[in-house]
Amino acid sequence: MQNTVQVKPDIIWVGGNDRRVNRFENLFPLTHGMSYNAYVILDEKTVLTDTVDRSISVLFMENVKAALAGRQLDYLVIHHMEPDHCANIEAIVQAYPDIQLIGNRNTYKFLTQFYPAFAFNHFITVKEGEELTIGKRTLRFYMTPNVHWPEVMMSYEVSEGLLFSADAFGSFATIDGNLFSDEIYFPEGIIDEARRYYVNIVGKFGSHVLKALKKFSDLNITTILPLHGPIYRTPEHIGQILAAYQNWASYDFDKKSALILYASMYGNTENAVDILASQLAKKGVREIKVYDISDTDPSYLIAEMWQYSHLVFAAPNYNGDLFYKMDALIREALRLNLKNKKVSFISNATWGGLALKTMQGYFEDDKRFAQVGTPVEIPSAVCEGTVDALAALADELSASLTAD
Ligand SMILES: Cc1cc2nc3c(=O)[nH]c(=O)nc-3n(C[C@H](O)[C@H](O)[C@H](O)COP(=O)(O)O)c2cc1C
Repeated sequence: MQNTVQVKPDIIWVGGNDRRVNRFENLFPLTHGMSYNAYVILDEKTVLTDTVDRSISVLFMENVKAALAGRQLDYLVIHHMEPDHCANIEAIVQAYPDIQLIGNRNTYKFLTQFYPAFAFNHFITVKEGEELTIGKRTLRFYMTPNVHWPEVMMSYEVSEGLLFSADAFGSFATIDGNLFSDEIYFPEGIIDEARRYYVNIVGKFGSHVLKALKKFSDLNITTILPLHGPIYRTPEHIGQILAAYQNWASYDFDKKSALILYASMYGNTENAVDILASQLAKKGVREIKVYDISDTDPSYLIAEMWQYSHLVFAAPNYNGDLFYKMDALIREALRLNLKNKKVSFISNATWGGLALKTMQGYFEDDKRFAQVGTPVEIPSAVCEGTVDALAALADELSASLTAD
């Protein structure tokens, strides 16, 4: 049975939720499912903006039909060709054969690559700034490549200032009845999942996000309609989510404190980081966070890294080199373009190896990172000398936290 939500008198949410999916992109754990948003606009012409993931195809087709209430569908605007949004394009074209598809050159290329057997006869290619008038409403198209795929574009509805923002401003988690950010606890209720979504999926492309934000700075945006998560329609929440994006895309921190990320097989490295955390707390450092990286999915850890000004990496030697989960975590964070951080290191060696050198190697000769303090090397277990070395590191960290 259909389940639609009125966004405006003439705009209807035709999306849905998947609570059975455990991981988004088969990669990122979902603790509260995922929503897929799509919208029908009823004007002199009718428009569908994007489709949804195949997991909710049946509901989606019912929703579109219900929203149209017997009318035909004139246009499908394809903002993003990722399968979680384009999986039902064929079904839509089959159900509404006179429909015209709207996208850019890359949209068309990807469309024919994903669906090689299907003939898309009515495809309109649009460019930056072109408009489509559908009655009293007009959609203006903005090309926003690499936010986060090359074909991504957004539509700005001119008369009321509605931004159909593709994956930008999206979030993990389902829509539980409340479709609008002002109907949930915002930002507390969603911001952590919005950040984890941004950092892991869009985070690499900060410069492209900043370009898109610059384009929108002159627009009067009254509503943001993303492809996942809540719709933003109050000036306060729009301001907050735009500011959050500006911050995340600029690789700025919002917590001036230490995030301590450790790996430990037998508890000795863990013992050292707990001592360091206590020493830092004694020196007045607040909001310190310590994570066992073997126990927490990297998507959460990398989203945390985005937030903190100072990162401490602590890991043992393992078969002559860095404990591989730490190695993988650092590499993935750097691939996502993590930068502008102060970094410190702790390693653990029983007979020796490259763990410390490898960790440091990822950050040295890179102006986007600065090392704080002398690295601490634990000789298997924490000894008096280690406690002193940790105290010296705590001194340098707290000095750096107060100085910068
Ligand atoms: C499979 C395995 C490989 C290890 N390889 C090294 C190594 O290459 N060099 C070294 O100094 N210690 C090595 N160790 C010993 C660890 O350094 C030591 O067990 C660990 O660092 C103690 O810290 P933890 O209690 O935090 O795990 C290895 C330990 C294991 C279990």
